[in-house]
Amino acid sequence: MTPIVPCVRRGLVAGSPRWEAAGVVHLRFSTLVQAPTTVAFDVARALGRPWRAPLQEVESRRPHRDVYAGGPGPRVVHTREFTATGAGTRVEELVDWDAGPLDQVVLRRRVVRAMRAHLDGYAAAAATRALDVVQVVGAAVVRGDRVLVAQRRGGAFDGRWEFPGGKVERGEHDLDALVRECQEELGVRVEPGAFVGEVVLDARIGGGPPGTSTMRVWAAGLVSGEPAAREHADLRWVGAGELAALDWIPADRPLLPAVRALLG
Ligand SMILES: Nc1nc2c([nH]c(=O)n2[C@H]2C[C@H](O)[C@@H](COP(=O)(O)OP(=O)(O)OP(=O)(O)O)O2)c(=O)[nH]1
Repeated sequence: MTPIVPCVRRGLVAGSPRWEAAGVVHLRFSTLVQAPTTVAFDVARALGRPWRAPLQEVESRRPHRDVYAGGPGPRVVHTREFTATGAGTRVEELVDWDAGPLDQVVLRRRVVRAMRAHLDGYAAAAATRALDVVQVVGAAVVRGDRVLVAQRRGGAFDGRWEFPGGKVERGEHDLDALVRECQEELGVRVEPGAFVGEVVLDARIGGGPPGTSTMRVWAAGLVSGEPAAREHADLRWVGAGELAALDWIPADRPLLPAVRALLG
């Protein structure tokens, strides 16, 4: 589990006529969840609320935005943002309320305590759930202004283009899997570089339901060897302008702008 870093910033709404009288408290919590975005999102959606009475939920658009209120007290707005990173899903949680000085002090202490417990439980639940999800990794192997693409042979995506890669084995690190798959499929040694992105896979991977697994893609450079189609029907080095015209596995298409950016 990764550390949770509460960053407390008290601000006032610029331009508000109540600028002097009332403050807006923003609490920002950032945590890195060791789980694909699908799992981080689902676990957040299913979570209970972080606060006990008297704060009651008055609006729920979980996992993105929930609003709480307690009697005549302030409304507390809790929002979440999910970002895929090479190390997991970064979840930014913001808790805001507009209140007088007493509420700022008393509520802030309560909210920070509740959020810490809530996020500890959240990160642990997501990491545990992630163990049941088969992760796929892909390599955008770049040479000059071209990227290597591979045409699948056999199976549900026969003839479609993809990034070389495959399933991460249990207990294996994503980047080790990436290097192993490139060796097995292409007969080359690659050095992983920048994280390119993560997409939800349409397919049923490793027996799980469709839409649970994700593929994480990294840029990679060739260290040794010349790629050979050991398992694919064909390989091609393509430039930025040729990417969109290929008949891709549909799930891969959202990654194409980021891959194009790698090619300058
Ligand atoms: N390698 C790769 N797989 C992709 C891409 N897009 C996509 O939806 N997939 C799906 C297709 C497969 O259902 C799954 C990857 O499985 P795979 O069969 O390539 O994995 P693997 O090499 O470990 O093969 P195996 O040992 O299970 O036979 O991910 C992609 O760009 N590259």
